[in-house]
Amino acid sequence: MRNTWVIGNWKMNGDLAANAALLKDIVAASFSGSANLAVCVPFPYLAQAQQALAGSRVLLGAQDVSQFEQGAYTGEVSAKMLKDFGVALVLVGHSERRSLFADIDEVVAAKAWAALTAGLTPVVCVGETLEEREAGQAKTVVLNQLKAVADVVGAQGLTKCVLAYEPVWAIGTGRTASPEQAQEVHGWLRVALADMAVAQIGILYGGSVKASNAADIFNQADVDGGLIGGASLVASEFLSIAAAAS
Ligand SMILES: O=C[C@H](O)COP(=O)(O)O
Repeated sequence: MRNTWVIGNWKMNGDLAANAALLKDIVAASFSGSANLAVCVPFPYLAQAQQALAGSRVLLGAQDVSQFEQGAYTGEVSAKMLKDFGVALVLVGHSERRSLFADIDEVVAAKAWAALTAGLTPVVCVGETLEEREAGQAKTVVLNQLKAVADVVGAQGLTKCVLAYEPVWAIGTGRTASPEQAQEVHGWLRVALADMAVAQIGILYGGSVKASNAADIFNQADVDGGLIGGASLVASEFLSIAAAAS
């Protein structure tokens, strides 16, 4: 039986007051569904979120991690530092990191390795651009992105990861992959994982998931929940999506 997850990715949004209200509402709901919940907050708010989530079942996540352990890497945040703030999981290879900050496959793999080494769960994000999809390359792209991480962390490492499929063309655009499109890609990923004898890891879908479309997407055989951007900034939306995954 695979775990299901609903992970909020706040991206570069929020401030102390807004975060306090959002976290309070999420915790106060005492979510009782079966899905595992987490929120990935900006680095400066890790301490705030750690405190607000203490004693709740909502896990704390970060949105990125350095590939390096420590040293002269100005601006970087190590996996060990994240551990110090009670972080349980961290996104690696989000498409915005890949496209805007040059996180190439090798860097994503190194970040996944750094996270695993520190005892964090990497949420490894993969996904194709619209151009790649229209060129019939979606399968090759996502499988290559997965392979780049597998080559570094191995099957053993992958069993400790969560995977997230996020078609770049569906992120923040309001344009969601159809449940069938999501399932098709999740199916490719599931087969590739099975070929590596990695059976039980969750594969989440991300890209314009809302309370109104979550159930249809999560009902697909190989979709194990979602990585939620915009809708995770509204407690009621986030909680409804969590309920749809449970
Ligand atoms: O990490 C989340 C994804 O980028 C999806 O974002 P979105 O739900 O705002 O489209």
